[in-house]
This record gives sequence, structure tokens and C-alpha cells, in this order.
Amino acid sequence: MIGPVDSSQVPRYAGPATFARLPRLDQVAHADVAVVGVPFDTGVSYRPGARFAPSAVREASRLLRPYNPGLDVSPFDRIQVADGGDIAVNPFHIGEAIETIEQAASELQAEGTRLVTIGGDHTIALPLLRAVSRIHGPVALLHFDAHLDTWDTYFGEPYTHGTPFRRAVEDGILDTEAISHVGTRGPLYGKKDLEDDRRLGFGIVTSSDVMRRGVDETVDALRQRIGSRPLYVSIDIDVLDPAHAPGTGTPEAGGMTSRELLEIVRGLRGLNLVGADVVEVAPAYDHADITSVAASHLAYDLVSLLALKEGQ
Ligand SMILES: N=C(N)NCCCC(=O)O
Ligand SMILES: [Zn+2]
Ligand SMILES: [Zn+2]
Repeated sequence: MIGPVDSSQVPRYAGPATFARLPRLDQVAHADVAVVGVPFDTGVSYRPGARFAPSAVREASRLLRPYNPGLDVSPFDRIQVADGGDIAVNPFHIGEAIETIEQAASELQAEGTRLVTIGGDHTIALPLLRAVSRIHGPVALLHFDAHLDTWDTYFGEPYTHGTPFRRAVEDGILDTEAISHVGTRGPLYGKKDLEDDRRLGFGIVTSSDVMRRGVDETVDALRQRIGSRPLYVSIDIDVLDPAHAPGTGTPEAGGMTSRELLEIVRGLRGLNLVGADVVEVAPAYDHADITSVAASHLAYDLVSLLALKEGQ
């Protein structure tokens, strides 16, 4: 196993920034998990800039350490984790970008490598789900977001960051017995948004529900719905309150704290996680790397969950 650069030997601010200072994918014979960047933000409806997230999150990840006490695991000892670099997507053509992402994700997974992806805007979840469902069939989805992202079109366009999960249901790549949004809040276009969403099969745990019920009850309810199904986790960083994630494109007041979200993610231990993404970090609106640090810790916990599952 090739682990991260030892920060007691080489200062953590020195050298190139791979995720958690891990080796690059081309430096290992095989990776059980690859952290891959998708620098794409052509699907946004408001502030652009998520194309710069992969490099910002890698920079913020320099401070991660090898033992995760929240999950009692040293993920990089247990499985081979590597930085898969960035998928080179066309910023001028959303349709082509979606195909490129599905293709690249499929090729990586064909080698038996699981992916934790750093977006990019939320458009990228669709091709990533298409790629995991090619292997696992329809997957359960846990979608952390202030927004539903099940709208139909924006300006008549079907592929945007507000529409990936409606397209995914239409594709038949989600197991609609077990698809949930967590952390939704904020104004909608109309009540119909919620009716449409329910018709697609989604369950909703709003941001207020999380606050009222607390982390443990929230986790119990989610786990029950997911059971042993293959599970994909998509984390839009705007699920966090703007105080915890100012660096994002469509911020909404009244969100979760990073502590609550990390605890909910850790509560997924033991589930059949098959892939995950962290999207919508827009570094230009960030302050003191608050958002990139949160995203790097979420990616680390997702990698840790995979390490617990895949490692022996
Ligand atoms: N941040 C994501 N993924 N979607 C937000 C879309 C909200 C809107 O423009 O109406
Ligand atoms: Zn969102
Ligand atoms: Zn979203």
C-alpha cells in the first residue's frame, strides 16, 4: 500500500497537492478507491466557479491526517487510495461533457476502482450515476442538498445542475424505493415542485427535520430505507448553512452545520456504499477556505466508509 506523503518528514504545505497527499493513480498498480476531480460548471443557474473546486479541495486536503477517529479507521492503510486527477471535460458543450464523464468513470470502475468525485456543479451527478448503475443496476440515492434538483428544464435545457435527479429517475438508474433528499430548504418555484418530486419517488428529510429530530433519529430513518441496496451518496455542499459553506453558487439560509453533516455521513457506516460525489464548491466565494475544508473532510469520511467496507 502506498500511503500519503508523511507530513512529519515533508511539511504538508510543500510539494504538489494531490488529495490528502496521496499518490497519483499512475503511481500505483491498482487503486481500490480513486478521488477524481470533475472541473465542470457549465450547468449552473446562478454563480459560476465550481470548475475551480477540485484544485481548491485538494489544497485544503493537505491537512488531513491518516487516522479517522470518527470512524475508527486508517483508510489509507486498509485499502489503496489514489488521486485520479481531473476528467478533462468540454466546458462549451454540456452534452459532450456528460458523455465524457460517464465514459471516464466507467473506465475507472471497470478496473474495480470505486470513485469519490469532487465536482464540479451538480450536473455531473447524472453521468456518475449512469456509470455506477452500469455495474450495480439501479442504486439507492442519498442526496444531501438545499435543493431538490428534480426540476424538469431550465431555459428549456434538460441537462443542468438543477435537473440531474429527474433525468436519473427517467433513465431508470435509481432504485426509487430508496431515494431521499436530506437538508432541503428555501423557496421553491411552486408547490408543484414538491408534488413532482414526490411523484418521482423521493422522500424528503428537510433541514428543519434534521434540526428537530437530531442526527441519530435522522440516520436511523435513512438506514432503514436504504437497507442493503447499493448506495450512491451525492453531497451538494450548499446543504450546509452559508455560514459553514459560503463558497457555493446557490446559497440558502437555514442549513446544517458541518458537524451535523459529518455525523450523518459517519452514520452510514456498514451500508453498501458504491460511489459518492461532493459538488458545488465555488472557491471564489469562499472565505478562509471554510467550504473547501468542509468538502475535503466530507470526501475523507466517504473514502473512510469505503475503506471500512472494502478493506479487510
Ligand atoms: N445547486 C444546485 N445543484 N441546484 C440549484 C438550482 C437552483 C435554482 O437555480 O433554481
Ligand atoms: Zn444545491
Ligand atoms: Zn444540487
